[in-house]
Amino acid sequence: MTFLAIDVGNTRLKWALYDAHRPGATLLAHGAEFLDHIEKLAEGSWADLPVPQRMLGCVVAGDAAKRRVQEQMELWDVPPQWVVSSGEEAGLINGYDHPSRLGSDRWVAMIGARHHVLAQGPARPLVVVMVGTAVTVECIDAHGRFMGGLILPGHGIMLRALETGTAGLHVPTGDVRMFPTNTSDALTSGGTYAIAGAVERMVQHVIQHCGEEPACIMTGGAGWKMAPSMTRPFELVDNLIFDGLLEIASRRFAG
Ligand SMILES: Nc1ncnc2c1ncn2[C@@H]1O[C@H](COP(=O)(O)OP(=O)(O)O)[C@@H](O)[C@H]1O
Ligand SMILES: CC(C)(COP(=O)(O)O)[C@@H](O)C(=O)NCCC(=O)O
Ligand SMILES: [K+]
Repeated sequence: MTFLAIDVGNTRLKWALYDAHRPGATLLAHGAEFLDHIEKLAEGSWADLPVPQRMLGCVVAGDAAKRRVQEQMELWDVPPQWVVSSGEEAGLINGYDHPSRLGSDRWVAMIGARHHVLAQGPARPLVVVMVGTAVTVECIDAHGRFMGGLILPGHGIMLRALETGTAGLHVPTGDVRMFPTNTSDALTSGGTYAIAGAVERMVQHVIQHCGEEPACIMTGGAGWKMAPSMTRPFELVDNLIFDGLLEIASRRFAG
C-alpha cells in the first residue's frame, strides 16, 4: 500500500513516497521543490513514481499553494488529505488555546518527535526545534502534552528584515563567530545565536517546570546550520514531519 507524505512549508514542498503507511516503512523516493516549482511536479519528479495509494500531508503555505499541489496530484487517483491540528492525535495532547490554529507542520513534527523519543526509552519531556522559514521551539511534557512553543524568524527572514530596514547591511552570508569582526559575520552570528538563545531559554523553562532534563530534537531544512551552535546536545533528525505523517496515517487508514 504505497503512501505519499507531503509537507508544504513557506519555502519548499518536501515529499516522500513509502511502501506502506506505517512507522518504519521503506522510503522509495523523495524530493523537495521551492514553492515556485510546484507546477513542475506532475511532469517532473512525480511522473515516473510508483502510484501512491494513500496520501497524507500538512500545509502551512496557504490555500492557493494547497490547491496547486492538489492539481499536480490529479496525475493519480489518490484523494488529497491534509492534517488539521486537533485536541489529541497519535498519543499527543494539544495544549494550544485554540488547537486548530496550531500550525499543522508543528503538530505533525511533534507527533514524530514524541514517538521517536518513546522508541528510544522511557517517556521524558521533549524540546522540538524546527528550523525552516520560521523557527519553532516546542515543549512536550513526559505525559505527551504539548505545553506551548515559541515562533521566531528564520535566518532568511532575519537577514531580509535587517537589509530592508537599514542602509548599510547589504552583505554576503558570513560565518558564525563568537566575536564577529565584520558585517557579514556579525549578521550571520547574530541570527544564529538569537535562535540558539531562544532554544536555551525554552530548555531552561522545561527544566524549571518539569524538574527534568528534556530530550532535544531538531529538524527542518536549516537545522544543519544551527546544530553546531546549540548550547546543548541536539539530535538532528532529517524528517520528523514524515515520521509524524506515518504515525498518523497508520492510525487513520485501515488495511
Ligand atoms: N538546499 C536548500 N534549499 C532551500 N533551503 C535550504 C536549503 N538548505 C538549507 N535551506 C534553508 O532552509 C530553509 C527552508 O527550510 P525548509 O525546511 O524547506 O522550510 P519550510 O518548511 O518553511 O518551507 C531556508 O530558509 C534556507 O535557509
Ligand atoms: C509557524 C509557521 C509559520 C512555521 O512555518 P514554516 O517555517 O514551517 O514554513 C507555521 O507553523 C504557521 O503558520 N503556524 C500557524 C500559527 C501557529 O502555529 O500558532
Ligand atoms: K516546515
